[in-house]
Amino acid sequence: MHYTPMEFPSPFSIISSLVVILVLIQFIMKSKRKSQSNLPPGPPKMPILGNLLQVAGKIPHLGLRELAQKYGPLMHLQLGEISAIVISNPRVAKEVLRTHDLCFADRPELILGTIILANCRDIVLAIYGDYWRQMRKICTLELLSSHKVRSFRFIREDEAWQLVQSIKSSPSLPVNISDKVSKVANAVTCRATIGEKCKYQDELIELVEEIAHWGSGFFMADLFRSLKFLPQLTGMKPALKKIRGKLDVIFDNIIQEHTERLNKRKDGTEFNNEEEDLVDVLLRINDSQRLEFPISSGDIQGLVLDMFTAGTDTSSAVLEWAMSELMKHPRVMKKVQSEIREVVKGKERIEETDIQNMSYLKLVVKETLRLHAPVPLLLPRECRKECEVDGYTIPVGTKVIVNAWAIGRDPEYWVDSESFIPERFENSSVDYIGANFEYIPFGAGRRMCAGISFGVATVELPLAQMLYSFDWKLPNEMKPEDLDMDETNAATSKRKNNLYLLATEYPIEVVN
Ligand code: HEM
Repeated sequence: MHYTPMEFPSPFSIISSLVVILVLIQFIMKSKRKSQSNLPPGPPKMPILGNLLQVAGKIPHLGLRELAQKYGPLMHLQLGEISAIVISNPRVAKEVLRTHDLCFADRPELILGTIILANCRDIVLAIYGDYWRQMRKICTLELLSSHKVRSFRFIREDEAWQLVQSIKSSPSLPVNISDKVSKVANAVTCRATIGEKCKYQDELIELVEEIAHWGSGFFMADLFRSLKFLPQLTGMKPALKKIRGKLDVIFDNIIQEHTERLNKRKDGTEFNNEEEDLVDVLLRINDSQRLEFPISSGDIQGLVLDMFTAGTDTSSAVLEWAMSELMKHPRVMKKVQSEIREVVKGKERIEETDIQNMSYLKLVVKETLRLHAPVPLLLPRECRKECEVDGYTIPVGTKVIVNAWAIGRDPEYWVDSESFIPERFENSSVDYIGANFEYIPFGAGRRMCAGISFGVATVELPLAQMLYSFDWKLPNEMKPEDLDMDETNAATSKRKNNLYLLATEYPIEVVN
């Protein structure tokens, strides 16, 4: 779950807010007359609302693909006061995310960021500049480096094993896979970020869910920023302030506990570096006084929230879709299970190092990410320097939406683009690291995902362990083709209906 996914408002909320907005028609009209001369094409715009009604109530990435089929891969939309461009093919995505990456390296400011993150003092929503650069560097070198991600291996192995135990605990009953995988992703993130004895996990996850709700960027208060009274009037500001108050109390405790640990370590006690969680790392770096901008407790709060919002729903969405696709494709299920069972033969528990020998499993994950990009519209960028894209002039302040979901299914770039075929990645150099613009589930350029290794590791091991330890069937004699693949109209692209499956334990002959 990321802060700034797109979730368009319902027609009801648009109409109720319209009453307030109409009072200020003149004011808004005046504020929206900029250089619109060479903007990309787009659907006709209504006064005040622009294109809001054309996208309202639809699943955003689906609705935007439909519009793009009519208006082109670079399209202009007016969403209330927000002027936005939508990119829907790999060629234009490359122009925006590589050629002009620096022009589009900002994020649009959200009311959520100003209240919850004390003016976007995090990474995900931070404006492009020295502070973001410092925090991103800390992420790359310390928090989410391959070495650090590997050091959390024991957490993933433990949580994957607990998942198996919890599935075994209710034999013959359908297992709510959606729920199970969400718990695994939450627990892995919580333990890696705040530590082993994370007593705040449930409360924190609840608050993060509330934050994700307010972070869509498509509330009236975010769409009509010139109406300064809207955040208060719509209840957004009081709600966010309440969340902030609760977070402050939790984080005061977390930071106090971690500071005590740091002090013990400085006193020369037994503390072991490999057991450092991310808050420990941040305090240690800050303590070393090497930073241009010292990290405040508010900054730690912002970073930890980023890890939760960015790392939990995304990973669990991939797990949920991978299991769904495998249930719909018994041939692929059989092939991937055979590979895993061959590699792990004689052991009960999969170790993370085994995953390196599971090349087909990796293709399954890649294909799932192609068809079900968990953040289908990436995170919005904002133009910080006027520039030309595909012959059109994009003014400063324009919001940029990249439809990574539509790009991953573009029939001009993908053969049989809507089908689940992991083999398409066999002997192919196409990867998700931001170099192939037909495949960008983690984005690309300066603002691309900072947690790819963490995210992929959180998916691969639990998936392999579930496929190894159990054989799976759809409940109620359901046929593979009858399993629905409906999506929620929510932050991350998840299943609308929870995935329920029947598990049969796979007999493992353990070799000592
Ligand atoms: C399968 C899992 C994940 C997916 C699909 C995913 C996807 C994304 C996407 C699409 C973006 C926006 C990229 C852009 O604007 O070009 C992003 C940003 C980000 N992600 Fe992830 N993510 C995942 C897991 C994680 C995890 C586990 C973490 C950390 C623990 C993380 C941390 C971040 C951060 C910090 C950013 C903001 C980067 C910036 O603005 O500089 N992500 N992610």
